[in-house]
Amino acid sequence: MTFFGWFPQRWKSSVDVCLFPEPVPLAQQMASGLWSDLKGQVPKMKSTHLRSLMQDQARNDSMFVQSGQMVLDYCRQKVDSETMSKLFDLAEKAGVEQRKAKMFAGERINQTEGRAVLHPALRAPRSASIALDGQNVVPEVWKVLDAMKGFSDKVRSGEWKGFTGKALTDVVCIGIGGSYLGVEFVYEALKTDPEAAAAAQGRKLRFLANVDPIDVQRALEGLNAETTLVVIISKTFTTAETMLNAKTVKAWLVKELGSADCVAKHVVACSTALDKTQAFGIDSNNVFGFWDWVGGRFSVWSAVGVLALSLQYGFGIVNQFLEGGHAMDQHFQKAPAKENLPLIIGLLDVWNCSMMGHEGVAILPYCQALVRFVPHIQQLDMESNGKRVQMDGSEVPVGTGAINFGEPGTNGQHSFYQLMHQGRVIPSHFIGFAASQNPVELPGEAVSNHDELMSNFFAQPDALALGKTAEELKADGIPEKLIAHKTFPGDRPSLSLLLPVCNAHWLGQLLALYEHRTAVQGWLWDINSFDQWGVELGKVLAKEVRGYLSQARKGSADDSKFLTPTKKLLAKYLE
Ligand SMILES: O=P(O)(O)OC[C@H]1O[C@H](O)[C@H](O)[C@@H](O)[C@@H]1O
Repeated sequence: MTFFGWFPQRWKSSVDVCLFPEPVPLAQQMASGLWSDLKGQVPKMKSTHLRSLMQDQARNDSMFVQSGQMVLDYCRQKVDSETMSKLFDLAEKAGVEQRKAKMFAGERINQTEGRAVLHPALRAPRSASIALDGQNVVPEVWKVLDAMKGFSDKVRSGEWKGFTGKALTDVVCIGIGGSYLGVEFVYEALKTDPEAAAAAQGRKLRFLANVDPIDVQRALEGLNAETTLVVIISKTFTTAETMLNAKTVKAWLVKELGSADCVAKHVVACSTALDKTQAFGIDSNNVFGFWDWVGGRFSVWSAVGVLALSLQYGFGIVNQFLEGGHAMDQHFQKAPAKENLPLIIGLLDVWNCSMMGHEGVAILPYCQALVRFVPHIQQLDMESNGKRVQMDGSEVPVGTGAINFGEPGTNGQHSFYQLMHQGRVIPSHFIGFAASQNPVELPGEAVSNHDELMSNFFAQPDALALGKTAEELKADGIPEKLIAHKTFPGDRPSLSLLLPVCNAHWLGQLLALYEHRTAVQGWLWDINSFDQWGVELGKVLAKEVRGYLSQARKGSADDSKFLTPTKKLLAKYLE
């Protein structure tokens, strides 16, 4: 079956895409009263406590959605059926279906960079057909996947040897942002998965991202150059941090191994800029490519993630991750709106951010393996949706881009949950798994260790939603002077996602779910979620400072282009 085998025939080409009505630009939506209609829901929802909303069992049932073995429960959101129906209307008017179809059809929806957004093609089965400018990109994708399988098999089996003839057991990945965060998230998440852990026996994977030289020391600590493979990961192969770190580690290899010829055996690259990898001295046979239609923050499914993860865990496990991502793509495309998890979560996040005025969203995985999930989602969501103008350049008339933050539970409960319970209202995503990667059951304990963890996963959303009233505290015999301090207002929205187990397949599903949630939000706001011009200005100014420091370290330099406070601080630094 082709990738589009299940896909409605009418969405198959960009011409057919035109069968959908054009999405209505946000400003027009505002004028047409759709958002104000939704805004009209706000006073009602603000004045109705979740305690009341949750008394309606039919409402709660309608907000318990299942996709295969993944469950989304959003009855603890400050919405009723009328609000939800207006949100689904909004999705329709904003053209979410049409924009989604354009993305999957390879249209250049990243308009400011003139690029398609085809990361789903990276996880499509070999037999799929996804066209960009009339060319099926899937065979190209699988050509690189096959090459990475071949290379990682050789390294893992010891057939590929280092400069001194030893097998390469350790890998250092050098990359930053999208060329780092997703890879580290998946690496960490699989480290304790039994199948992946067995496959990684005797191997090490390290990351070097920060240009801070301390990170070099940490990444190389205890490594032997003779057994170390360096993977330089950079889409553009121009990122200042990555280039300097790559040169630093190359110098370490050459020093340790005594010859510049070691590079051919110890350095490989993942990039779209093959001319630049060659200029760096990397043999083009050791470069694994990808394409400009893969955004950095969506690139873990490409060579960016697949190579390093295959070296550590073997290609078979990484393929399960790809298949999980593809399963979520299918769900996102096929499932009706009311059962469509990325759509619902995107709508709820927009409702909370743009209508209810909550500026943050807490992402709370009850799974220590997801320790690097939130940093990855921060880049994915905040770099995508931290935008101030719409596609046509006009200012977005509503608040966009929430501050995504979080920590695994239960650690976060002993840290910032105080603020969530009695301080600010922060809509939250609770993420849990039915089974643990490491089941532990102690004789004499009331529950298994995983059930202990999950008791908190189930309790916290109710504590946030229901709170505890002064009357209840009085009935518990709490002294009068403590009642105010111990009162929990409740009425704090959350949603809960329950998955079977944290393995490669479900990690793929979870990450693709969050990618599509991000896209849905951007489509509702009519912003471009796929560019990132906001990261440029700081880079340009850093270049000026770099030039100044270089001169200043040699003697004197002209600081006249800097602000007076900046000059003062620079002078102090150079003292
Ligand atoms: O992969 P690279 O070209 O080295 O880019 C690494 C990162 O740096 C950029 O500044 C962007 O903010 C990120 O989206 C990107 O992932």
